[in-house]
Amino acid sequence: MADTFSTHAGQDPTLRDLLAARPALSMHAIDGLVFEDVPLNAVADALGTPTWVMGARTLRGRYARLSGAMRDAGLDVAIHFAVKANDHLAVLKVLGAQGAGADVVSGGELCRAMAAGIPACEIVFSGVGKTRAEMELALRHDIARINVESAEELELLSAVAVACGRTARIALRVNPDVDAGTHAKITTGLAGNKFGIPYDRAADLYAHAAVLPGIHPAGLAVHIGSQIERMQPYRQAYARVAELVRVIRARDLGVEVIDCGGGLGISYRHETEGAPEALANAIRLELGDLGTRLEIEPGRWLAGPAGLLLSTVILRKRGYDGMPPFVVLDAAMNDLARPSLYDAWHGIIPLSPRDAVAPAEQVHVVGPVCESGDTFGHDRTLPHLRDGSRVAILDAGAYGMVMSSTYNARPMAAQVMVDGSRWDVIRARQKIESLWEGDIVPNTLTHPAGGK
Ligand SMILES: Cc1ncc(COP(=O)(O)O)c(C=O)c1O
Ligand SMILES: N[C@@H](CCCC[NH3+])C(=O)O
Repeated sequence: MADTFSTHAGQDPTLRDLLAARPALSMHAIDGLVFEDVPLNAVADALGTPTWVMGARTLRGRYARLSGAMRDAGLDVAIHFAVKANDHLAVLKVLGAQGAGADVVSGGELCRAMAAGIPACEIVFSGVGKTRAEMELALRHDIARINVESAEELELLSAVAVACGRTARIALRVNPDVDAGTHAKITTGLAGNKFGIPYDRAADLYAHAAVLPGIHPAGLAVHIGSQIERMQPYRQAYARVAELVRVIRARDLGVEVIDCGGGLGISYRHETEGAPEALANAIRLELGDLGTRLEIEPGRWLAGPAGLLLSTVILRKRGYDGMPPFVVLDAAMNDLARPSLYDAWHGIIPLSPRDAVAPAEQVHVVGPVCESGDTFGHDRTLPHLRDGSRVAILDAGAYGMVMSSTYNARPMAAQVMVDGSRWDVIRARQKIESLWEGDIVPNTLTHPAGGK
């Protein structure tokens, strides 16, 4: 694993390196940092910070590169965007218009995908713990498929399908026991992980599925983890799936579809971005001659580099003598949780051209939340930032806003979508009063016994 998740190892890429690797971003002498064709200071002037920004043109470009790579490899691969990475309707609309279907992991995501206009026949439902209600929802809407992750879930789904008078098209998600070489918290294909069906039991379970009422076994699915940088784990996992297809077919059972999962990594720091061409090649080599429909479910690769988080320095705080100062931002772990959850490294770039050329210094970049883990970077080498300086925290389009919370009673940040030179607010900043809108104070507390 490279150093995505380490805030300590190696030298930070320079501002110039960060910009060179991100064609959608550029630094202009007057406008400062520009995303697509929108000066980010204009967004921050209008809405304040913290504010999320998604780039529609960038999303389209990434989708086109991914689908082009599959086509160029001679593959007809359906792309189902992993909605968990970014579930905003505008993001789903942009990708849906390019032809993306959806991979969902809850009834909520299923409804979001449909609300964004993604047809049910392009939606696949994955996840280790679907409730009866979620199964019913999926069956009633006749979605493309449910990926089943255990024998227990298969029995439950059969009962629910029979009760609804429907047939569930399913794939069995196998756990191939392959190390994806990623962070322990986001690896999903190892024997000890909760995901998927143990490989050795999958063929028998497939045969069982074929005789269960209300179930049509349509194929197999595999997803070994997220932020995967090397192709070798994919090759290993796909080779195991191909072997399973042969075993199942030898039992005279049909396998119509293989869901190859997501997981392709991006470059946050020094990593080499996962190349769609290499993934296409891995799929072609291992699964290309089985005559099945092929699908992938990327999230991070499509959305990650298409988003960023704008923030302002509240103040600089001097630390102990001889230690770096703290740069306290108005964004925090409740907005972007990845650094505190996984020690993830995100590039930080000043918005102002003047700040961008200030002398470099070592700082700790932190948020105002009451946790020492509320840190965007330890010992970061950044141009000197002043009180009131604005920054963009990069590559935050996947697993960013979707993972935010209102911890410390911090309202959810505003969201904007840029598209070339135009920009629109796609979610207003949450109003403070709405933080307690759902709270119900029992009457007895409002009118204590004996009171009025
Ligand atoms: C079943 C499944 N599919 C797709 C994804 C998307 O992963 P990524 O965003 O790494 O492409 C995930 C998340 O790891 C997942 O659990
Ligand atoms: N939330 C993780 C990715 C989880 C992938 C979902 N299975 C991250 O930010 O890196």
